[in-house]
Amino acid sequence: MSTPSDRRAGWLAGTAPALGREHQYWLTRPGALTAGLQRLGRVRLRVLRERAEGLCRNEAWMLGLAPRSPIWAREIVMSINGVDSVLARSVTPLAASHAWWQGMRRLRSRPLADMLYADPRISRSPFYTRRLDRWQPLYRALRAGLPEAACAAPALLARCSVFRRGGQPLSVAECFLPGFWRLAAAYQPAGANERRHGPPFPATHQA
Ligand SMILES: C=C(O[C@@H]1C=C(C(=O)O)C=C[C@H]1O)C(=O)O
Repeated sequence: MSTPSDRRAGWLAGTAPALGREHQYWLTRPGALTAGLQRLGRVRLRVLRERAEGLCRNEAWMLGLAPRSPIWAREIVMSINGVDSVLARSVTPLAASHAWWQGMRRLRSRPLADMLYADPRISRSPFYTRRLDRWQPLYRALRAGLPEAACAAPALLARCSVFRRGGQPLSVAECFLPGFWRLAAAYQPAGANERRHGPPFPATHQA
């Protein structure tokens, strides 16, 4: 009998309990991830690829469509102080990219966050997480778009969630690269008296 995780191609609802506090924080941090990264340094966004594709089997569950359905895919990498830190792959049904989600076609190097968090008509699913394997489209985007050194790690942790507007889904999957975890671990909040107690836990946990 298939389990929920099987039905989500191995993505786990929430996070694995064995993960440390810092990993759990970033994998489930609510609000705009871009804003969280900006607390760690100067963020730059590079578009790796934007195009119409056929939906991959391992991400079909995110959109509730059959594999090979026509989609619009956007793949970007965000660096912090010049260190490649997060690679993101966002996909929506091709028709939706000409409708409710048409704005993602015009973003170029502006973050997708700019169109997601100020609109009360947009909802967001809970987070799903996993260690990436080579069967994931996000992994293929990594290998195609980044130098080996930027993604060499025993395990690459990723999260995804699905935004909805007018019933049309937009799935956003993000992989935290090894360079990100080094930056996050070294993060020291401003202010001489603030001793670092793990990740930057802002009072409201908001962006
Ligand atoms: C959704 C956000 O936008 C970020 C930017 C993205 C883009 O520009 O394609 C995609 C996912 C996120 O890493 C966010 O910051 O929360």
